[in-house]
Amino acid sequence: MADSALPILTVVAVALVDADGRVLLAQRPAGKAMAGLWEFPGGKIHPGESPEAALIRELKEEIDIDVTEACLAPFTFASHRYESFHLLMPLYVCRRWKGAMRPREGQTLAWVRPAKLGEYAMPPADKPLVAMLQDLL
Ligand SMILES: Nc1nc2c([nH]c(=O)n2[C@@H]2O[C@H](COP(=O)(O)OP(=O)(O)OP(=O)(O)O)[C@@H](O)[C@H]2O)c(=O)[nH]1
Ligand SMILES: [Mg+2]
Repeated sequence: MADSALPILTVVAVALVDADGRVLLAQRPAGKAMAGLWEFPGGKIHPGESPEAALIRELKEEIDIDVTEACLAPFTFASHRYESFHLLMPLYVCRRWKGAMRPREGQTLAWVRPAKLGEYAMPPADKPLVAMLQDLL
């Protein structure tokens, strides 16, 4: 079967970077696909939503922070074939947000130095993103 037979799933994600240059990773909770793996916060775009609006909504839903579109800098993207879909995942970088961050979906959060990102098990789609972030930061 040709790769093109797979549906494309667009997921928006963000590397939140704190004042010390550390990156936020969230560990997917038990019960979700790829539970236990560390990922960038984000999620699927709903019909009619812009990528930025989807990310702003997901950040509120998942970690209770408020982000504005102006603070979302497009950085790179992942394109990865999973078994049942092809993931297309724009990755933004964001250094400014408002509100007290807290996990709202049972995730564990970790602030990770770029050099240590490799120590966290991440979905296969994320591997190239880590190298690019390490170059940036
Ligand atoms: N958020 C996020 N999703 C990722 C990353 N890498 C990666 O392969 N994915 C995949 O993207 C897909 C959708 O992400 P998601 O589960 O966060 O979607 P969501 O927040 O809308 O969750 P929901 O479906 O439970 O409502 C999953 O199959 C997930 O494994 C990543 O770094 N961050
Ligand atoms: Mg999500």
